[in-house]
Amino acid sequence: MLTLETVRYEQDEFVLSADWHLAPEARVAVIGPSGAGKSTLLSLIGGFITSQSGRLLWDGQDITENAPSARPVASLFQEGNLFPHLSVYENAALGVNVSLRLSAAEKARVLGALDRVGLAGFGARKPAQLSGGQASRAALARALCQDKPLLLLDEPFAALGPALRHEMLDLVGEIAREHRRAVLMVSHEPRDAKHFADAVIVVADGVAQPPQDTATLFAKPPKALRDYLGHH
Ligand SMILES: Nc1ncnc2c1ncn2[C@@H]1O[C@H](COP(=O)(O)OP(=O)(O)OP(=O)(O)O)[C@@H](O)[C@H]1O
Repeated sequence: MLTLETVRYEQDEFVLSADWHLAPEARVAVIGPSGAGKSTLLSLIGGFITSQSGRLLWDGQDITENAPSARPVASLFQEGNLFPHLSVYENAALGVNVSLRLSAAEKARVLGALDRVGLAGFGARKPAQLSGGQASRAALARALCQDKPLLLLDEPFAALGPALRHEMLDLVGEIAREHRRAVLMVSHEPRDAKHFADAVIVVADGVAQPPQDTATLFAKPPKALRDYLGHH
């Protein structure tokens, strides 16, 4: 379980604070106005930036100073970050071992992940030979190969149309359930948040609020959320 304990991050005028924990295996959407700090929150958890004060804990263990690779976290960004010169198989295999020297069991894990995301038989292709949806699936396969209990998604499917995006969110949800992983997903689409998440973190006015039950929150939105929804 992830805990953010009186975390406060500042850069120039920008402030973001957070003080809450995620339930195990939670599926949480992160929503809020542009520039409010949604990506910053994920970067803090992923270890790409460090807060000035507070602590991050995983199952009670302090991970505040851990490098990204030493955190229980796999990240998936909008661009998917596929390497164009590597095959789909190699891109996914990077999630297991960046040296790409894999044991037989690890190779089987990569093929299993490609199969699970619907890319069996696509391993030899280069990213340029994939559709947008297939590229998203390849990036998801890599995140799956990382075998970490918390998956951070920063609008990974924003470039896809609504139908494909829903399909990918459903796939992420199914995979998260099968592998008992928690998911934290930044979304600009309140509909996606409702579709996907059992809890929502509203980021606004310098605060990442504690996760709140999705249905309850949308039934009676607080002001920060009403303001945000007013623009959608
Ligand atoms: N690399 C950076 N260097 C300096 N400031 C940054 C950088 N990235 C973001 N910021 C600033 O940090 C603040 C939070 O940005 P962040 O990207 O976390 O917001 P966001 O809620 O994810 O926004 P959006 O919905 O537009 O993606 C903003 O004021 C932004 O201008």
